[in-house]
Amino acid sequence: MSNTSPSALASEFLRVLHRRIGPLPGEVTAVVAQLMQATSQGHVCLDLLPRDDAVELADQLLSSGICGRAGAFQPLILDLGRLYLARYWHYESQLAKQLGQLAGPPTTLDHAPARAVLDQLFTNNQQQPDWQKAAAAAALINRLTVISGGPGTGKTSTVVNILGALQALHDGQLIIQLAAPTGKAAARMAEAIRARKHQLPLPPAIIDTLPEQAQTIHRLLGPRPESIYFRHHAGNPLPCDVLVLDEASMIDLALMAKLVDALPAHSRLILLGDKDQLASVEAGAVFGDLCSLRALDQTTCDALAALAGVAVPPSAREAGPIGRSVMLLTHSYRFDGRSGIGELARLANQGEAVAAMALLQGNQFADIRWQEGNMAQLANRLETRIREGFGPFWQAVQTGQSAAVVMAAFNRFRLLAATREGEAGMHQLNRLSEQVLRGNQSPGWYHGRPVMITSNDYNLKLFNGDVGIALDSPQGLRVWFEAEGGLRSITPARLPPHDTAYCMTVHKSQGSEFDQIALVLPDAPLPVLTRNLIYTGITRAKQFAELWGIGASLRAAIEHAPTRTTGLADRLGAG
Ligand SMILES: Nc1ncnc2c1ncn2[C@@H]1O[C@H](COP(=O)(O)OP(=O)(O)OP(=O)(O)O)[C@@H](O)[C@H]1O
Repeated sequence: MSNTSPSALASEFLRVLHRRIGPLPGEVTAVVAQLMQATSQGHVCLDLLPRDDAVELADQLLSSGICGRAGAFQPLILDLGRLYLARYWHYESQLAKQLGQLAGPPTTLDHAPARAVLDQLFTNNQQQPDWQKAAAAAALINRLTVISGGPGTGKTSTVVNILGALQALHDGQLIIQLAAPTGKAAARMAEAIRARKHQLPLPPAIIDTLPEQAQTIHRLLGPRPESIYFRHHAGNPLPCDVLVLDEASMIDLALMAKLVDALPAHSRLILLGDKDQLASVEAGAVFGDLCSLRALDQTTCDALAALAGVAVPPSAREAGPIGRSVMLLTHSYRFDGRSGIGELARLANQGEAVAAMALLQGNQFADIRWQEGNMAQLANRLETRIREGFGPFWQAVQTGQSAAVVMAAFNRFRLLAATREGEAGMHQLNRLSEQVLRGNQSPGWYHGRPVMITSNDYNLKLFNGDVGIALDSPQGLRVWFEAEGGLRSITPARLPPHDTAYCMTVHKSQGSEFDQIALVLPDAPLPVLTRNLIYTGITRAKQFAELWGIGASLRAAIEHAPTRTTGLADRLGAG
């Protein structure tokens, strides 16, 4: 979202319209301001249907000279009872059309070898039904596959098997591209695939064709300087037979539309993500919208049974082409029944605020902890926790360990905040961490300073969300970043915009995991405190998750589950 406030954007937009066509009726001006406000909060459009004055308002909009029906060349579009900025209407309708085509008729598949390779790859799943194998079968049958699952449900393992199966069935000839919204998420996916592919029971010649690199979506599409357009689009499609997108819940409408537009007509698309995580920062909720359509019909269940030998039940509701492409993985291999993190995440996700609170206060799990109090009450304890949590990292920094050792130590613990500003915000917690670790030494650059990049720099190949650590060297301070297959360093002066990174917002933590996290909640129940934020924060921890704050804030957050207004599910459901 832009840094300009929604009201400033709305006034600017209205001023331009006013200059173009003269004064607008008061109702139209008011609804445009509401639309601007809504899009700044991540909604794609404004739903007019529930309003009492929906019919009159639609008439006023359509006769105002600034709003047209679907496809009109106007700044605003009224379609399916929703009001859109033309740009978003265009992205949404184009994406719906192209996803509809992707989800169209199944591919031609030679069943016997497909069955054989699936049996070879999925041998040891104890879960019944084996949704991983069913998801893989769906990915062999369809060109669009959407796989959603929480942490440790086997999304990555399943996709490696899928890629192995596809290459085995195509003699290793497929061009596979791997991408993710952030550099960190791309690096994690590539690392997981590198680690797993050699364990596949497939001939080495096939395994060798599985990719070892993943890139950010921006880099895949080929950014053009000073332009919102990319090098790859429908007129210049990506060289790609299979595209796998990880952390797909973070991808906003505009970027997803551009990405799908750049796919060649024959290509497969596999989206991986966790539908319960926070939606994208920019407008849209594409992954969530797709998952909301999930429904398997009898024909699909029969096809999955025939191909994978997996008996999955048909859904009670009617299944459309998209719904048949959505597979949910529900069993976490990381967080089993004995895991407090898994249980807390489940309760938060289901909106069970009271039970989640009781679980945290009950101390029955060693991997979750609740630190109750307002910021003033928590200050001393938080300082102790910071000293302890970053202890191994700071020790590694001060004893002059290598960048790799320091980086690994840093990834063991992270503070998470709901907001950037405020007493429990990211900046304040970073200041506190620096004070705890360094005393009153002057701020700025220093040996051991961790930073997170906040905007993409294509020349330096540094991307929004990349984390680096400054370390002294004979040439002065260098900031070390993880890079494909190793580490690289850059002088601080060359870095694109960045923040100190002892603490990051939950939004920015998506796509990353840490051994331990401490999520600090603000005292006031702000609108950004939502169920998805709590769930996303908790599930960044692999071993230990700790929540700090007042009970009322946590309960309010778990009960607050706002949805985004978009027309995508309706368009796709109707298709
Ligand atoms: N069917 C299975 N049987 C046993 N272990 C499994 C199975 N599937 C996955 N695992 C194990 O569970 C762990 C998590 O799997 P994986 O990394 O594929 O999950 P994920 O959903 O991609 O997780 P995340 O994205 O949160 O890292 C791995 O150690 C993996 O080996």
